[in-house]
Amino acid sequence: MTAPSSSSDGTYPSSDSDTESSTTNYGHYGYSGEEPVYREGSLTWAKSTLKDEDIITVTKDEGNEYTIFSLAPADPDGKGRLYELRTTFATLLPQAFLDKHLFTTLPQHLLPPNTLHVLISTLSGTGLAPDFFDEVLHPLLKAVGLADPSYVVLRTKSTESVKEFARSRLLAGANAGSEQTVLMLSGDGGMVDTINGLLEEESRSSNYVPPVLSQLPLGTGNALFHSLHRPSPLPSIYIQGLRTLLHGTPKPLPIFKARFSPGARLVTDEGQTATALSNNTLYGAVVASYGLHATLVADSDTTEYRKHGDKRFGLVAKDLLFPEGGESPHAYKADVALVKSGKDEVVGTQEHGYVLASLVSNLEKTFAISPASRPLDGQLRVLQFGPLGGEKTMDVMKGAYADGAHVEMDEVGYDAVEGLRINFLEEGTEWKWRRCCIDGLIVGVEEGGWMEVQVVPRGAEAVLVASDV
Ligand SMILES: Nc1ncnc2c1ncn2[C@@H]1O[C@H](COP(=O)(O)OP(=O)(O)OP(=O)(O)O)[C@@H](O)[C@H]1O
Repeated sequence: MTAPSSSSDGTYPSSDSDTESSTTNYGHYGYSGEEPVYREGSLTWAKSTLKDEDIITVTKDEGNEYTIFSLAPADPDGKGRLYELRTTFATLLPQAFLDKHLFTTLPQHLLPPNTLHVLISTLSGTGLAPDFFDEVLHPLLKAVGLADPSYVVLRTKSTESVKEFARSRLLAGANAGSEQTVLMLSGDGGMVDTINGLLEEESRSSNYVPPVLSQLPLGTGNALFHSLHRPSPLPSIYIQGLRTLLHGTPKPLPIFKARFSPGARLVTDEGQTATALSNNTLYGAVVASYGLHATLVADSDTTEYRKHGDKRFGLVAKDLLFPEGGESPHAYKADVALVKSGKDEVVGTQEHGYVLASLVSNLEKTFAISPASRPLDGQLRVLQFGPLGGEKTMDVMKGAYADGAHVEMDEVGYDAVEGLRINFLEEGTEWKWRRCCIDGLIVGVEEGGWMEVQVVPRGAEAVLVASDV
């Protein structure tokens, strides 16, 4: 009998490629007596081991040959390669291993009559999405029966690409009652652009069928993905995303509506471009914020800072919390009200450090800003605190990194709400201290302007999201 096959000495060969990813083919196992053993979550044969946590799936071809698709174990230092597809061939595998990993059938939303799109956000995160498609997703789709003609690939060319796709092709299909699924190789930005493209014209027909989005987390923060998969026992977000793609179930994605005063503008292009918002409205699925968080996201969204991945937030935070000359961080001036049981509950100060309404638990994998939030619970929660000074603000942030311990701190307000209203009191024509963040998008508000956030009622969601819960 033959078992899995790998390189001749049975160990993982190292690649001499200097790119961050590559595909490694392990060839064939050819010797008898090499039957693999599956014990305590590891498949072991000869000198090689494959851990459950590194396996995407196992396919079986017509000749009864198995192919194990895995990613190379995550680099513990977080340096070097982030992913590397490995294929291992076998003719005999332990039943317990097959019970756990054998691919049987595609979920309904990846089968006809669904129209299938693959959206590659070329500049998301540190720019890995195109390579991830070529080296990991493309071969995997083929192996599970989705050959090239089964789907249409869209590669973004500008900041407008995702929105244009959503407001034209995707919306037309949804309004015509077509079932559509989009594999999103993007971060939160791709998701929020899709939602806004679908909703901005408010032209949903009575036949509207919400498209299904299945996210492969290739952005910087990937807040939505981490929150949907919290807690995930898998070390690799790529394995997690691929398994959800193959086995997940579509569920309505809760969203909020943020309305702004008429002078508000979407600020893009490192602050160089200001565009009016359609109906003065943006939709989001993650956060609406004002204060430190919004300023941090805005100031770190430059080509230069993006090279640092999620470290970019920390780099800018230092400058904002400990300004040159030893000054205190900015105190953001606004009237803030939380909407509870239909009534406004005014926050008793007009100076703020941080005001953030969230539909999700995590803004990054380990940054649990709203620890009470559960995947897809649809509950908006507001976290807010005053201008605490650099050191104290750092303590609060550290609490968020310590599983959300910050919500127990006396200085921090944390409430389940129906909505949030902010009337900006900052003076001056520049909107530097009147910027808001909606899922990573930045909105500058005019002097005397306002923002109002409320949850979109259940049943009116724009999209479904593939989920493993
Ligand atoms: N080819 C392109 N040219 C210009 N802008 C692009 C291009 N492709 C993508 N973008 C923009 O880059 C941004 C990437 O957003 P995305 O959310 O996918 O990644 P991210 O911001 O790194 O991650 P996250 O939002 O999870 O922190 C989006 O605003 C998108 O419109």
